Amino acid sequence: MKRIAVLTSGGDAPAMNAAVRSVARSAIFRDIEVVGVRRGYEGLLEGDLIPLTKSSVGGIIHRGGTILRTARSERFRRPEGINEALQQLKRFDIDGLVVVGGDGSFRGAWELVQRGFAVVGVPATIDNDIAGTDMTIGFDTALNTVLEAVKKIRDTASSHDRLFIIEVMGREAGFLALEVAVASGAEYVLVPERPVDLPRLCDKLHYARKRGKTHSLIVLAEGVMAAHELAGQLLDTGGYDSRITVLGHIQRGGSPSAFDAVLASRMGAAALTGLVEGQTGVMAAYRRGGMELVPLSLAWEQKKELNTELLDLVEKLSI
Ligand SMILES: Nc1ncnc2c1ncn2[C@@H]1O[C@H](COP(=O)(O)OP(=O)(O)OP(=O)(O)O)[C@@H](O)[C@H]1O
Ligand SMILES: O=P(O)(O)OC[C@H]1O[C@](O)(CO)[C@@H](O)[C@@H]1O
Ligand SMILES: [Mg+2]
Repeated sequence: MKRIAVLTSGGDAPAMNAAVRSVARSAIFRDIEVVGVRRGYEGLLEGDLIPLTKSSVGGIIHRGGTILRTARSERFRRPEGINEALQQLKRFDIDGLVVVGGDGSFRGAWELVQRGFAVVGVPATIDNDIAGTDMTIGFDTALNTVLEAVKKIRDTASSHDRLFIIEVMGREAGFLALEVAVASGAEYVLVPERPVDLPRLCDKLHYARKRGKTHSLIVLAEGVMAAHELAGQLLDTGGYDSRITVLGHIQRGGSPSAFDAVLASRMGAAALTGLVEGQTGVMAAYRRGGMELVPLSLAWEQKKELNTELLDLVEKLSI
């Protein structure tokens, strides 16, 4: 391989920059040229490519967001778009591509793989919703960001004896919600992987109040319903008045945690090694503390299971 490209796609995630740096420096270490594609598949379609050098990826490991920028590209979803992207890769003499992104980005990557182009993925999303890897880049940082917010909400909730609903991101998955519920000592967590039992939730709130609990936190994964809907249902079903906080995009920003910066550095290097050694259609995965290359297709063929032990723990520890 003489020249490879790297792009970031889908929602940005903390430590995407650390991954880009790792891919670029690992390539340069092997005397392979590297270019960065700006704005994901959209930039690829437009031929928006920039050379990456040892120094141009310097000073970025600690920065949030992605210096390459990112996008969700509608054009790339269509066969004409994918063929146009292949033409661009050819035009710029690219021999292989590293895609840093989430499950959607990997589906897109698979379209290129099926047409004979070499692609290796680096799983990066705050949702942690990719099967095959225990962790995705950005999840740990987002978890800590959310935890900081929840701790602050607890201060005001306890001062005012209030019930709070905190809506966190995660799309159709409850990983972020569940882990933050455990870490913050929240009383309740609602995740898309479990059906909502509103009467039971109201019962629990009732008995908690009877036991003298004056404030409560409900962590709500966005994939269940919107916080204002839950607030309405709690009022209608149990007469409970609540305050809501929707944390929103603050969850995606910020400097990566040490864990994420290390994970991204390892994954970027593993992806580059895989690509150089002729691997394609795989992603760098973190499994039981080690790096492995696993099929990209796991991202959409398998559903990543939520740790039910953690669900039980929230229940047990919030007595
Ligand atoms: N089935 C598909 N075929 C071709 N391209 C796809 C497909 N699914 C997604 N993509 C491309 O990947 C881009 C990113 O996908 P998506 O918006 O789902 O984000 P993601 O990579 O899953 O990241 P995150 O969920 O963390 O935001 C899409 O905008 C689209 O360009
Ligand atoms: O930034 P956008 O396009 O509104 O996307 C928000 C979505 O992206 C994520 O932040 C990452 O996938 C989800 O948790 C959230 O639902
Ligand atoms: Mg996704």
